[in-house]
Amino acid sequence: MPRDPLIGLVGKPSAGKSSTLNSLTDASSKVGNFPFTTIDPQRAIGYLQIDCACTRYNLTDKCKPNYGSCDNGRRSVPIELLDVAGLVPGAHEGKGLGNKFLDDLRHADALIHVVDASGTTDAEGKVTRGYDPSVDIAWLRSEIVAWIRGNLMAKWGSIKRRHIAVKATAVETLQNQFSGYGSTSTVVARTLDKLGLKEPLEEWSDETIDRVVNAFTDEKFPTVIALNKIDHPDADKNIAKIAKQQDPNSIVLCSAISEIFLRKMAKQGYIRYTEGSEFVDTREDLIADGDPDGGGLKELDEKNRNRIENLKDMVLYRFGSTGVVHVLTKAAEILGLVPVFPVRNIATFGSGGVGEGMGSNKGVFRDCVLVKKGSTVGDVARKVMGDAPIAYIEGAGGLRVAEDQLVAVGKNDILSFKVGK
Ligand SMILES: Nc1nc2c(ncn2[C@@H]2O[C@H](COP(=O)(O)OP(=O)(O)OP(=O)(O)O)[C@@H](O)[C@H]2O)c(=O)[nH]1
Repeated sequence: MPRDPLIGLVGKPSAGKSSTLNSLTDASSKVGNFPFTTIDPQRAIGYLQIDCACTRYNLTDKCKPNYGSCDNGRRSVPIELLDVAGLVPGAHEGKGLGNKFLDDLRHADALIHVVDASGTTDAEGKVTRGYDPSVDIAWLRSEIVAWIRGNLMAKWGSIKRRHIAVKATAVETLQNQFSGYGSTSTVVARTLDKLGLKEPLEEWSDETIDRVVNAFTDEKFPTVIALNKIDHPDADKNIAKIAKQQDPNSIVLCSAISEIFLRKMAKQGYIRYTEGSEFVDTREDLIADGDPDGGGLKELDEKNRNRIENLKDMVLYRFGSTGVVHVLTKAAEILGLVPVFPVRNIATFGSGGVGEGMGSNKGVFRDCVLVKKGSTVGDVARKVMGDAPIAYIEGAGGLRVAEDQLVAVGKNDILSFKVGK
């Protein structure tokens, strides 16, 4: 059965990993339970914001997610996050908690690399000033590559001999070696396709193996670079430098402590704040807007009022948000996650039986699952229904859809599975 996607957070000590994780997981959208059964201490639940299917049918007021929430069509879907701690340079040689870190990483489908863009912590996370954070991006990647390459090279001689003896394809031989990283034959095949190598595997040079490992790392661990601490005055020049070196599409700017602070102030009734947005209202703002009651918000003291004004100028107005919510959106984007809405009743989008009408107060679009791009209707069926025998599958409009059809946003993404032989 296809697994749920898992996103790993990595970063050197003090880069802001815990703060980012906290701000992603401590969402007010955390409603009810979450659907994951294997929760270990390193795993946390984040909330991915997506456009909900309810908006397409003007059913926003009836939308009632079983997990997460839906606020006027902005749906927060729970997604599992993995805290990969203890990474320092030299991890692949076992430095720090190196081997354990790399071992944990295997389960992740994509990574969020939290980088301290302020340059106020060195490679090991100790306080400093003027450190060049672009170095962190390079060494984190090289740790992963060195770890995979090391494991492969340790057995290369016997891998080659077996490859020749059993007349395997390069995909088969490599998949044998890479399955431990949670790889699939598709991932390995894509890696080799991109490289278009001419030589047979037994003739690969060290340089070719290096290219294979690098390309595999890109395929298996697509990475979002979260440039954190953008509220810090030293961050600007570092961001400019990194933006020139990295694919701009992989970078998100963020300030985890700003997000944590805003959510805390909102929870305590001092401000009105929509998570992930640039809008913050204080009591004074609302009074100025003509609400004599100031939205019922509490009065801010001078220190917090200044802090919020600062945060608006340094973060929200300059960058459009604290960026934290966007970090997760970006990870979902590079993974190509597609939200699919399984419903029991394709006519009403409800979860009840056939008799349940449109006006039912049980709500619509109660479930939403995230699947990887390239998934078929059949993949979703197995994920949602397990081994239950499926008689046929209906899509929006009540038409039958075949199991081999691909799912995409707006296409085959509302499905009803009919059980039976
Ligand atoms: N200025 C600023 N400081 C931040 C931000 N995010 C985190 N910090 C600070 O950076 C320090 C480290 O943050 P953590 O979240 O504990 O970092 P970590 O990467 O989890 O560190 P380890 O637990 O050691 O792995 C703390 O003092 C945070 O307050 C931010 O957005 N801006």
